[in-house]
Amino acid sequence: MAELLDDEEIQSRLPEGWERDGEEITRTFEFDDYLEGVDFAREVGELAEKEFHHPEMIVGYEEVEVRFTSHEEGGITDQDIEMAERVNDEG
Ligand SMILES: C[C@H](O)[C@H](O)[C@H]1CNC2=NC(N)=NC(=O)C2=N1
Repeated sequence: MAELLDDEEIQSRLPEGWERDGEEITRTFEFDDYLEGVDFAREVGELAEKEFHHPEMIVGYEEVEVRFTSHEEGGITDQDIEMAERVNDEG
């Protein structure tokens, strides 16, 4: 089980474009068209399956909101931060 990060650690380690929302970190990615967002969500899903750490995603028109939290630990851990960094590389 990953360790829960404290408020200071979370704030200092948020990857570019991500923000904290309670016990989650979130970023909304913008796209030129709807299906580009759908493809992005698929790529994130494949990464999540590989790492076995899954975000919630809302696929909107030309945007995808991605949210990470560590359900088993009940908060934000290293895994969430590391996955957000990896998702930034996909975006
Ligand atoms: C049983 C539990 O759902 C699994 O161990 C994995 C699956 N993917 C997961 N994803 C996320 N975000 N948090 C988890 O705690 C988690 N647990």
